[in-house]
Amino acid sequence: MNSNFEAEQQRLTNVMKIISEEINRLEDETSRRKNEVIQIRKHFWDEVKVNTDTFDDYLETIIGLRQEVQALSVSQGTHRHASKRLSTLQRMQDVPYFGRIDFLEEDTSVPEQIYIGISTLRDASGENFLIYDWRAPVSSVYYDYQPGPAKYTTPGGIVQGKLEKKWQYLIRDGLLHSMFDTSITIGDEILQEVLGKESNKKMHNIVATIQQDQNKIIRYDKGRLLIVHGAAGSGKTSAAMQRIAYLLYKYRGHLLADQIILFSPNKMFNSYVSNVLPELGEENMQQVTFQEYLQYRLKKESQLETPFDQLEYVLTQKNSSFYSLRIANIQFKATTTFFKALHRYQQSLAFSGMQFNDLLFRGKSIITSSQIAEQFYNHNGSLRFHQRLEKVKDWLIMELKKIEKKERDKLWVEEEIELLSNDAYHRAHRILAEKRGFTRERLAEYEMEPKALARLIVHQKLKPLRKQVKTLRFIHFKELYKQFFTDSEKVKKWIGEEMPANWADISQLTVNMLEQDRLYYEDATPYLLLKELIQGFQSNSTIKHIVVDEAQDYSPFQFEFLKHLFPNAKMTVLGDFNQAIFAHAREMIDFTQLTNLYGQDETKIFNISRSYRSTKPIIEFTRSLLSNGDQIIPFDREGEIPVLKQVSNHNELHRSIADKISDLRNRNFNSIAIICKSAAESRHAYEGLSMIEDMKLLKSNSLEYEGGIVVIPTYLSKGIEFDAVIIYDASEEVYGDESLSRTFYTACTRAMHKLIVYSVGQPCRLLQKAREEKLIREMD
Ligand SMILES: Nc1ncnc2c1ncn2[C@@H]1O[C@H](COP(=O)(O)OP(=O)(O)OP(=O)(O)O)[C@@H](O)[C@H]1O
Repeated sequence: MNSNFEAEQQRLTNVMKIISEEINRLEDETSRRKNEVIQIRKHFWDEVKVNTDTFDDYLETIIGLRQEVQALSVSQGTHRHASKRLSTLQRMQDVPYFGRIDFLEEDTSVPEQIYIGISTLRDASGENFLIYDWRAPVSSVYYDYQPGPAKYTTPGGIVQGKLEKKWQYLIRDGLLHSMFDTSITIGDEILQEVLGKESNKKMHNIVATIQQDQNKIIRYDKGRLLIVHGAAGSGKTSAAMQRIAYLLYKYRGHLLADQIILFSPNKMFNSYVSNVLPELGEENMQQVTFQEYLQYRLKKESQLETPFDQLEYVLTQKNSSFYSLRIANIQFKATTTFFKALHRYQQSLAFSGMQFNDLLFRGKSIITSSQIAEQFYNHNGSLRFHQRLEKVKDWLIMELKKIEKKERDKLWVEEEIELLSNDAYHRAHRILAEKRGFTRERLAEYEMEPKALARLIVHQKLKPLRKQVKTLRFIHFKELYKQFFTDSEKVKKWIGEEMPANWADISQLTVNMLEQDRLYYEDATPYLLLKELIQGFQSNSTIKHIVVDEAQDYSPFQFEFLKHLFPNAKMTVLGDFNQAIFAHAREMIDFTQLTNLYGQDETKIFNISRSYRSTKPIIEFTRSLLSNGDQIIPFDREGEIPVLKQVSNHNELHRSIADKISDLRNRNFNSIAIICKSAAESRHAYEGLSMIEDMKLLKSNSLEYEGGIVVIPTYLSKGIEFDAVIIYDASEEVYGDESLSRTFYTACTRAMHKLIVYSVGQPCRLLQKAREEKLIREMD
């Protein structure tokens, strides 16, 4: 063992000791603070004397209350802070730091040794840093430079200097296993080790091995929009998660975790990435799928198709008679042309075309839609659109009051009173008594007047109508959306030159769906947009950052919508058009169009091409599936060449897969996915493979991937990874269509260590190049 290593082990031992001492201190402090909080809560009211006899007593009571609340909040805050630091230190007990740089600052003569870990640690004096947080300005030198001239940016300016040495440490359970002087060693041993491991049920942080191009993404902090286009497995999601941790560190006190939203591709992905931030001592951001958001906003509206149902249709109904029309529908409704057209349409409604619902009471129309329209157009001409709506709302409330008065003397009220149940009668009695000022003890003394009861009954009956008016549900949104598609003349003006050739058919398709009270997924965001434009956009200005992962799955329309929805947020967008499996993105190859969202000056695009997830042979195979695959650079990790097995029928397929699975199990592959083109194929595969024990079928509502063997459709496997992947059937019959190449690529790129491709009959043409170039080994 060389002296360097011993000295490092000694330093590590010292640091571990300091961490342990700090942990002990914090354990005491947290338990003390916890007791303090409990005590304050318990004795809260003992300390405050409530007296409101005179103004001075009242004031004293308020001051007393405020002091107690303050004491409670200070103790709670200190407890929270101490517990957070405690859990970070407990994590640091395992790996206190992972790297070191020796940095010689310009105009100094002694290089400073900077050790880098997940969080800062100082010595007992509090003046010397034993460990720097990986997000500190100086730590960027570790990720950005090889020995030689280097610099880093601080809030005070740029610090120039020289990176003299760079070390990587492999520390486990507080013990130094190895250390590498990265200016001498070739390659990246620690990254090799990390990537060579088995997959995890949950994603882990990558701070010890962040690569230079990823570091740029993590720390980039200018403009409104950051776009990252990167190959499958290039670390886009990882970079996004560390970026969130970085922003929370840099803007501590100004940016909170719940002011950040991550839009995820599916629910399972939420749980997959949920560990990264806590591992780094940060709280998780909010997470949602776009579908969940739409569902939440449109829950009371029509039956909403899910993105997975839409995809399932696209993948399995190719022979349906109106397939190409549906694709045209999906593609048009994804465009910013349609987005702008809906804006123009909404503006035109200020002059004509607003649609309202009749207000119905006891089965009869009491205010008709045309009366409402008359109010909207005839009496408020000089007001702006939303002010007019407010006026109409006020007018309707007044009308309802008049109607309420008239209704009180009608026969139905008398009948209603006679038919009141005992319970309802007592409830009414209590409400009226309390209104008249009778205390709870004296309720019985109140003698109910029949007129008051009649008033109460009518008032309550009209409650739903008042609510309908207040929430603007007297506007007929569905009819308004429909009208866009039925006004064949005006629509030419709204859409302009980019009118789709088959507009009449697209319109008919939309109207048919609306008449069945259903909304296609491609209509959901446009419908919501129109609704928002009419009733006033319910934007969320508290959100400061949104991160959109698998961004190729979002339409330009949806991005425009997100921009409006979060007017104060910056956006980080990550995606890969080679994995664009939704029909709206079939012809797209990059995110150039997104630049228009905030303009060139506010937008930065990074491309990353090195891929880390899979072994080199797997990446060499998967990139051969793409026309632009040469741009993808594999990380140099050895492994077995992918295998192609052709079988003649499904019985043979199932037997062969079952044998393969038992072989993989014996070889300790923990996570194995049998990936199918669609949910329909997944169900079929799951039934056919029922002889395999402990195998699960994952569906669009599955919340978590728990490891083990799963059957899964490609679109649900997005963003996640498996030790071994089996492609269920890569035959020409299943993947023959050119448009499925991205689906097939996405499926194959989920494999980390092993990829086996089955084909029932002739393998698809997508495999041709790989077969010719022997990037896949054919099994007999
Ligand atoms: N710098 C790194 N150090 C260690 N592991 C890394 C690094 N970068 C990426 N990885 C690993 O590579 C795998 C793929 O990363 P990630 O899922 O972030 O890629 P992605 O670009 O989002 O992939 P996809 O587009 O296919 O979903 C993960 O296991 C991740 O931990």
